[in-house]
Amino acid sequence: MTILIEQPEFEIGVEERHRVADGGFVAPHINSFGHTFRDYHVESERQKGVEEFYRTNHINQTVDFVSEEDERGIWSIWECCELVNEFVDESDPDLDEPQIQHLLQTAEAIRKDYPDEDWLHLTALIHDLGKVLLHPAFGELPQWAVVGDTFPVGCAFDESIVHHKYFQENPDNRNPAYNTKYGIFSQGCGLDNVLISWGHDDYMYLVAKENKSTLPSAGLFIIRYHSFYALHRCGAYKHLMNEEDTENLQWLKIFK
Ligand SMILES: O[C@H]1[C@H](O)[C@@H](O)[C@H](O)[C@@H](O)[C@H]1O
Ligand SMILES: [Fe+2]
Ligand SMILES: [Fe+2]
Repeated sequence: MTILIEQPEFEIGVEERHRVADGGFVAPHINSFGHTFRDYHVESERQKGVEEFYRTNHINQTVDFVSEEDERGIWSIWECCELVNEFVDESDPDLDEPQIQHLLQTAEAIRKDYPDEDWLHLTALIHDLGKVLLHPAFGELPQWAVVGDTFPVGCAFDESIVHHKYFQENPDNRNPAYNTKYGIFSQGCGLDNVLISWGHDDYMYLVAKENKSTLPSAGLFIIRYHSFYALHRCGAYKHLMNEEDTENLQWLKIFK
């Protein structure tokens, strides 16, 4: 979810104008670089970096890599907000600002739209905190292993995934056990049983789960799959979902 603060120079509709006057946030139609959101093909210096990001991301996210263990420590939520603030997300074509603004704005925007769903406000605040993996205190993982859109590994890479062509160099793409529609999974097996490319989503989900978070299943689902655009934006991989996934997907669509 990408939400920026009020930007008066943008043209806004009546409803949005009302919300701004009300002291709320408004989501502009163009990003900080003057382009429409999530446009991965516009020519710009920023795009070159984003494309290079996805080249390394798509080559290195393999079943072996995703199955590696990680280490843990104890940090407060706010300390983590401050840690992620040090980084610029190389995969994001829309934002080149530190993360803390993004977290607070996302939480505030969703609070305005869903004032009674307090779990959703918290979910929004922490949804990207897994980006702490970029920090030396959390292993200093490279950007390709932390950010960017996520996708299943262990079955065919769907064409709707951004910069899909770079999967040609991913060794799993040539592995007959991994390159079919179902690969190592089965019809309706549930996303919980699907290996997803490693990154900030799955990490933050694991931290919440292992610490016995009381967030509802939909909150955990949002954290875990918010970067899975092929699913929630393009409808790919639905054949792997079970009933609970279908219910939770409705909340994820609201969030995005
Ligand atoms: O570039 C962005 C960024 O890394 C976000 O945090 C992630 O959730 C999005 O899926 C991705 O497109
Ligand atoms: Fe985000
Ligand atoms: Fe994210």
